[in-house]
Amino acid sequence: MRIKQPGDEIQEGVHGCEEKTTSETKSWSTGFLVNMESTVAEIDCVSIGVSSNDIDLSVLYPDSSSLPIMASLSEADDEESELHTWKKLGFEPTLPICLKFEDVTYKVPVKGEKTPDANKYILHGITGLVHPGEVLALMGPSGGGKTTLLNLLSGRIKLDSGTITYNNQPYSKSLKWRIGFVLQDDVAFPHLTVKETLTYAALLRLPNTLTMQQKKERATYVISELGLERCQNTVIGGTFFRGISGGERKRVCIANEILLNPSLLLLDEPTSGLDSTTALQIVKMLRNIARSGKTVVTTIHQPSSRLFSKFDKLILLGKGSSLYFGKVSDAMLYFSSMGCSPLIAMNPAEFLIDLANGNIKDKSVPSDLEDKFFPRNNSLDMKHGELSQVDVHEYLVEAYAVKEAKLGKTKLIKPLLIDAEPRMKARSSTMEWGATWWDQFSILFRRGLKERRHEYFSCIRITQVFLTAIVMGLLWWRSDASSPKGLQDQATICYMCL
Ligand SMILES: Nc1ncnc2c1ncn2[C@@H]1O[C@H](COP(=O)(O)OP(=O)(O)OP(=O)(O)O)[C@@H](O)[C@H]1O
Repeated sequence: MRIKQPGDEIQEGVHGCEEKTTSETKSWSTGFLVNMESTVAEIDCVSIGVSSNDIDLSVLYPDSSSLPIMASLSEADDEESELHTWKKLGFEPTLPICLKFEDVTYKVPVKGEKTPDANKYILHGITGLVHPGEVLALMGPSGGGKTTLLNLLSGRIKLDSGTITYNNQPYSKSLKWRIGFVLQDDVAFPHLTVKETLTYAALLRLPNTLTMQQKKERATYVISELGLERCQNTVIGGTFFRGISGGERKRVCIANEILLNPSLLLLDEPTSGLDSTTALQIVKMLRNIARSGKTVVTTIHQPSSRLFSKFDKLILLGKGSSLYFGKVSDAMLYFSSMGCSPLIAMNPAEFLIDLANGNIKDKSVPSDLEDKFFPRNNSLDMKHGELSQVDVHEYLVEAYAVKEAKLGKTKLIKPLLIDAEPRMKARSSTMEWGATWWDQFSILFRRGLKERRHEYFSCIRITQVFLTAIVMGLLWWRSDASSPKGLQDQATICYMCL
């Protein structure tokens, strides 16, 4: 681990990235609370052999007001019983992951075009940084590249240029189980109850170092932490029959990942299709998860203003380009400083998405944008009418690039100074993940039976089987096995039965 380098200058994002934690943190307790100090100390001991007292935590979080995790941790430290639960359930301490990405570019070949240069750029030089304890929102219009960026951050797809680092290390296999990914449309078995879903997931995915009982306890624990107790015995539900609500379903998907106690949680539109109150609950829950020492990155579509303010950092994407990265609370300031402000009362998120779409209706336009595209003698209305979305987009991309360049971009951003590689390697080599072959077989068999019990044991199905058996029995009644033809006949019935 690098501790403090003389002259190390730590800067947070383009616009600074810290925010003080609220008391809300308290609700997210026990198992997920990470003892950051001890974690750091452990890392330290592994790599350089000094005691935790030697570590200057201000190096990790230069601004002491930005120690959300620490604040909640000191509270947690007092609660011995909670720590006991944490140990009992086998929650290993989370390794804090500082995610940094710089100039991330991703392109795909255009179908039908033979020339090697015929590529469609999906992301152009996206830069960002998110620390443990923070929630980063990726916002922008549909097709802006949010899911693609999330996929790149999770290591699911390879980037074309740029860098993505996790505690200053590139992606490696040992990181795989530290990253939880909640898909937009996660698949769940419709006939299983919430409890069954999470228990089977725990039995299958948790390491064999935990006992069966510990795995079950962890599933129960996650159910209670995510407020799913009320619906734990309700089936998930599917297209043709009702089960749990949409918000509960999203929470089950999140719980599925949380079971593994990931350090980095990535979520693709966890609030889509939910009403604003339920969406707010989900985001508050994500915030609490983050405050427990995890790094959370989520895409978001049309957040309400209350929900929008719950995020710590924001990346605004428009057509694959970054239009803003920094603190959520600074986003409006940034745009108003360049002359872009709403002319009517507007939800800030709506305003930002409009801008990312190049829509300047009911917004003031920067004077240099007007000057750039229109001669001075044109009327303002005329200008607004003629200013194309492409012009606005190009202007905003350029303005952001200039701003970034002025601030020295993220060359000046120094993520958490943790050389976590030795610890990551040590952990991944000592941990045996997943169940044994036989366990997997028996768990999947039981899960399959439970999921399909309605099909297998339905009246129609049972009647159908009985009728078929009777018909076949009558057809082959007293068939003669003494002749080759009779034997052939009997072979046919064996085949039919199979
Ligand atoms: N493999 C691919 N091949 C071709 N085009 C792709 C590929 N992956 C993504 N795209 C395109 O890249 C753009 C960004 O896609 P992405 O799914 O990242 O957008 P998004 O911001 O998540 O959109 P939404 O909010 O609607 O989910 C889209 O225009 C999409 O069609």
